[in-house]
Amino acid sequence: MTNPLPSPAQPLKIGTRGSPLALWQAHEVRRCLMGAFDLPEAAFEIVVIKVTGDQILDKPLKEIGGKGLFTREIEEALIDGAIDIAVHSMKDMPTVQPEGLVLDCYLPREDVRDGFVSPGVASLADLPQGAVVGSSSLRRRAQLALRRPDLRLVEFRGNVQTRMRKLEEGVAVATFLAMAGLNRLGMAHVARSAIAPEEMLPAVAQGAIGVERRIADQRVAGMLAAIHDGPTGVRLAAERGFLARLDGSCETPIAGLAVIEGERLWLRGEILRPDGSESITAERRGAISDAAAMGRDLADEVLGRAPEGFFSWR
Ligand SMILES: NCc1[nH]cc(CCC(=O)O)c1CC(=O)O
Repeated sequence: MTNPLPSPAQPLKIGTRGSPLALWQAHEVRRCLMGAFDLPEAAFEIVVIKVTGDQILDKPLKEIGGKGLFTREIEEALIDGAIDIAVHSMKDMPTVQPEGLVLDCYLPREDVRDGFVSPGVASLADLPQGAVVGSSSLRRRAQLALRRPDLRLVEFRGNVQTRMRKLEEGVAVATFLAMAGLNRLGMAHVARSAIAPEEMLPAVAQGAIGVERRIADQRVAGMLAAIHDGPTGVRLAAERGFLARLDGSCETPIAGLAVIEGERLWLRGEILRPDGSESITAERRGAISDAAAMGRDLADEVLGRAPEGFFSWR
């Protein structure tokens, strides 16, 4: 007996965090599945799950600590069967999933760049000497400290509205947000400019939405195969191969970006000391079919070039 498609009587449960961006992403996955299988909206139920990372807003994430701060509760719900799929920002996802789960379905990737957000300053290059900028991202902080040691960095967390309010209050003159999230929420206008990857290499998997499932759930596997974007899969295989070999997560100062050039893949990677005193960059081009190995090889290269003690997090 083949499993039936979901229906209003037996909807497919889509698990997500409750932030505006996470909800948008869950609705986008629903739209894709509705389109692929000609199903009504009621064939899907969006289940909001509270996660630890969203409840502690007053501390930098690296102090709360632990991988999967934004995902643990969602993955537990998936394992327990309380939900059938889980929607994530791939940038926030560890490279290894819990036993029994797999994360191999990606929607077409959005803009990968970081946005420069400031009420008064047009671009990163226009920041005056000694300006105060807000960011809690270890990667962005290290990249900024490396290029602009004159800047003063302050911790900055919260959703777009919270950050905009802090900027208006003068807590900082500028902050940084992924263009992907701003575009999805219809808030691209808050970014004064998008920062070229040459200036600030984005986080691994930035701009990509992933859908996680139970390995054993063949019905869901078939459904997700219909909405998976192959090129995004290739790019993330390279970037996440790089991250995996470095034993990194979204809380380590690591950047990586792969782009497809015809039949070839171009991968760039960067690792930094958290204080921005040093950075190691490397790149390579290779066959699309070698994406994951290319990522691992690039990681081995930067690891080989890193002096003793570079990896404070390892
Ligand atoms: N770590 C938080 C996070 N995870 C994904 C995004 C943005 C959307 C994306 O990159 O897909 C953000 C916020 C940000 O960096 O501005």
